[in-house]
Amino acid sequence: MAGPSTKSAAVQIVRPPSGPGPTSTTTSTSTGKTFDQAKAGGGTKDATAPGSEKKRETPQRICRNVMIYGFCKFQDAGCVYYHPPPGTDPNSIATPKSGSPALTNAIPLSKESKSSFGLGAEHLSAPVFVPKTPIAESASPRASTPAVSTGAQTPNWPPLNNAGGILPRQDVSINFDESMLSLDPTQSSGMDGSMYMSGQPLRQPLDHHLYTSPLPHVSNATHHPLNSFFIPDDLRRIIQSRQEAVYTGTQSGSAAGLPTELGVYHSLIPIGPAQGTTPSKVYGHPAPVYKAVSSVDGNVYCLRRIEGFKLVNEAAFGSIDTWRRIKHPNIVTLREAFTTKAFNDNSLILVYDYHPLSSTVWEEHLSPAPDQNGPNTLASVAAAKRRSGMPIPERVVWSYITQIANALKAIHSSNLAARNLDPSKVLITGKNRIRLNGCGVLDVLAFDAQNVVIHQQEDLVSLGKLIITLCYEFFQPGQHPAIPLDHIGRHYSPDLKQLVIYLITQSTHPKSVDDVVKMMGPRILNELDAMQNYSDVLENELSAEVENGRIVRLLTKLGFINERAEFELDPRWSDTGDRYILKLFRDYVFHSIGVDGSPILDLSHVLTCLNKLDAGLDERIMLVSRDDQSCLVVSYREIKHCIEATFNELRNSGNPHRGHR
Ligand SMILES: Nc1ncnc2c1ncn2[C@@H]1O[C@H](COP(=O)(O)OP(=O)(O)OP(=O)(O)O)[C@@H](O)[C@H]1O
Repeated sequence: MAGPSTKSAAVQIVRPPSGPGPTSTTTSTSTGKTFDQAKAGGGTKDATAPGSEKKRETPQRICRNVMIYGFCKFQDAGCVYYHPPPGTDPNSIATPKSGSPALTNAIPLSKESKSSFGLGAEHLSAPVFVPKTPIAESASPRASTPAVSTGAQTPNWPPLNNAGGILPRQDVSINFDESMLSLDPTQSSGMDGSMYMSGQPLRQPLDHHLYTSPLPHVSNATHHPLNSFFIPDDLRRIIQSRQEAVYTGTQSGSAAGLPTELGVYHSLIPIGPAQGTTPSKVYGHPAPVYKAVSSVDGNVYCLRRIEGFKLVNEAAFGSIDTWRRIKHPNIVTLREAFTTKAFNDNSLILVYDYHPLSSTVWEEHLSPAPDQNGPNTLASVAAAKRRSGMPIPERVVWSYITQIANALKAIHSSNLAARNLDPSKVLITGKNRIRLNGCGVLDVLAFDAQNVVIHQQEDLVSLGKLIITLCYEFFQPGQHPAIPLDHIGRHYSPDLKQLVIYLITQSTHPKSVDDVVKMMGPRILNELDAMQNYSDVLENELSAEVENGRIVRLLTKLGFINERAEFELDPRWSDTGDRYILKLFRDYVFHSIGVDGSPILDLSHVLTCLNKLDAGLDERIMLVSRDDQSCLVVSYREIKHCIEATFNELRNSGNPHRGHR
């Protein structure tokens, strides 16, 4: 319910002795008693702890105090002094320096203070301190950049090689990491592994959400480009350009001359070079390719149209079901096939998965010249490569062979044959990542269910010819293989030559793809290595991004709460109670300013704070009101609790029966 009291957060707020500004609250979670109420805007008379008002007025020369780590920090006429809290032997405590870890871990909380997340109400009578000093001294998030930042004062953090490990919880001592408050680009911003380190042993049970990958080891966004926080440029560019390519052109419907709708597909756009009515080298019919959007699932598919095909035997579609069931990483998946007259002729349509910005082995390695009319794909780059006269490296050839053999194994095992193993029907969908394309077309076009075994043998011969084509670019269909084999023997390994000879030579015994796999031997392991390495790289990138969703959820909740104009008829709802803490926290994270008054736009600071908040660390931070009149020392755990409680309040508004989560 809306109300002015900070009912849940265990905070120590030291209020100014008099005058306007936010009033202060000290709430003990152990007792649940509220001595004072935090109210933003000032001017509201607050109920204070009995007797505390009088005591607070005593040290007139010192304005305010902030109690952290069990130290009182005094400022008088611009000088800052430290002294231990009452009852502590001053000699037993070394004078802490700004930013020193000794300060951080110097004095564990007493039992009493631990139970209440900090200091008790009796500390309200402590002298008052004005946090006018720079951040490193005052630890104020809204103070200016620390004036002192020397190597000697840099905390001696544990080695970074442990970064990304488990976040130790810090519930034994107050662990206020001053370096985290530093907004000076020259200082550590805590984006290194230090934010996870407290020199304490690991605790059980483990919190799985704390197993985040190492945060970017950058100190400040002004020194490092923002994109260094995110996935590498190359990878991002590839993914983004693919995503863009998927729907490019489909917004304006089908291209001119193409049907508006074709069954459940619409927005047909031709892909690949303009083909006109030129028959396909492989199919003997014109076989243009379109991308189209399915109105069933909204996805984009690749439609291959075989022009001028009239189905005479329905059994020709028999193998389509088997092809549809084959889901293989090296085969372009066939979704469905049908005939249509929508193009004003008899056409056969086969629907495949669409792989944006893909190319073919022909375009990549064998195309004689760049296709000026084609779209801006890998083909133009490929043609340039080819013109440079570079032979295809052997490892690439083996990679292709391995993947094709893998695809053939799956196809032959399903009692099918590829039948179109041609460089133009081997799709390159990524770096050295290939997929057999156009599968099933010839099963319908040249229906011949009786001779699958023969077609499988032909597949192996086609593979041999494909390898020759890749290794010897002047190979012509029908040419005697002696010269190409000689070329391969001179430029590639004997293993490769042996394999080609096996594939293209006629044999009395039927050949099998299993024999091909055996002949490849350890080369397959190279491919396995490459795939796993790549998978590691991607997984690494994914692990760095995986927590983004948590941060967005957190920001969304804060957005729902911060600056809400009114809730349950209370126009000051978002400025009072727990919401006031969240408001100050928002200021702490986003609205810090530098010495010159310019806004500090330190992404590492924001990410650090939000990650700590999400993890609910016991680490404490000091929140300062906008008029610098009051301070709250509050832990991330308490702030997190405030967010959850307040968000639940919003969710359950007007629905008393709705359960809290
Ligand atoms: N499933 C698919 N996803 C994305 N692009 C594809 C897909 N299938 C084919 N393409 C693209 O369509 C273009 C044309 O492919 P196609 O198989 O027709 O090659 P082609 O060289 O024109 O062969 P053909 O001589 O048989 O017509 C190629 O650039 C290819 O990258």
